[in-house]
Amino acid sequence: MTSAHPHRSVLYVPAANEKALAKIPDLPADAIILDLEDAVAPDQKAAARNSLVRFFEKRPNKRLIIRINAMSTPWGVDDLAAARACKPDAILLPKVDSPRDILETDDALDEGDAPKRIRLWAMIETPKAMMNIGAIAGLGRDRAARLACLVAGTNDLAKDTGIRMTPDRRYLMPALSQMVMAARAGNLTVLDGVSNNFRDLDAFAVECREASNMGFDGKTLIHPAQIDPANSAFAPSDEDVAQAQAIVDAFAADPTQGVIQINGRMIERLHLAQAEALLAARID
Ligand SMILES: CC(C)(COP(=O)(O)OP(=O)(O)OC[C@H]1O[C@@H](n2cnc3c(N)ncnc32)[C@H](O)[C@@H]1OP(=O)(O)O)[C@@H](O)C(=O)NCCC(=O)NCCSC(=O)C[C@H](O)C(=O)O
Ligand SMILES: [Mg+2]
Repeated sequence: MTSAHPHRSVLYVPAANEKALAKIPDLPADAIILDLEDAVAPDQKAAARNSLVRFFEKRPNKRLIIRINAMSTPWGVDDLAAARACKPDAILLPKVDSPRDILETDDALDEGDAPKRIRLWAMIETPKAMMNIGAIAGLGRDRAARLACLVAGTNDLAKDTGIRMTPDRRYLMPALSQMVMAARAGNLTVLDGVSNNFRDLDAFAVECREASNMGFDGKTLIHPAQIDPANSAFAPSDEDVAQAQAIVDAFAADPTQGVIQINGRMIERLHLAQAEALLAARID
């Protein structure tokens, strides 16, 4: 993981839903995405934007991300202006096709007085984004750019490609793995897409563990009931922690070694670095 903050559970909350907005301060999600895009009907866009601005006037102590509508839509420009004024932790851009989409928004933010601390997150959910994924993620290596996170948009990706969303997600896997690879190359956080079937929490827990095994930092969520299973699945298990501690202890006992064995397994110093990172990222 590249960010200092955990991103195990990142919940979408429709900005038009006042009742859902009111729940945010009490939700144990690592971050919240306030959505102006797909969760808001076209004739509700302006009202949702206004309610978002009111929400930020009494900002809760949470990591908050605003998903705006694409700049090519009738709402994009007004959304970006409102989001900039709200000063969220990040602005999430939907339907990103290429690095240009991100750089243009970065420039537009710079035109105002928005400090660089407002980061940009990018939805990866179009076939063009998949073709340009290396170049998009490469922006994460540019310290002057704001890009911090890639977010899988599996519903749009399925819609635009014809990939069938089966319960085991087997046909989506190649695209999801590409996102993880690109994010790591670009030093970015990367989040798995949502599970639409929010009532089946057993299936959800399996999907979270799979995403964790694939290398994702966390999962985007649509319902509060998904928060606890995601927090558990993306936290290291007791066994992971014990193994990591054993590696750290073994090298501490003999710091001159380059390679050792623990219980019949070869352990190199690269595993020490991995173990130290795991222990440092633990949330008690
Ligand atoms: C899916 C939902 C419409 C279901 O809502 P509802 O029918 O109200 O469910 P419940 O009765 O079980 O809700 C129980 C209470 O919890 C509150 N609630 C529900 N969802 C949220 C939420 N996301 N945040 C906060 N609070 C929430 C309800 O208000 C109930 O409260 P109460 O009545 O007081 O008990 C709904 O869950 C929902 O709208 N979810 C978010 C949908 C969304 O944001 N979609 C857009 C993002 S997904 C996407 O676009 C991904 C990507 O772009 C892609 O392409 O894949
Ligand atoms: Mg989408």
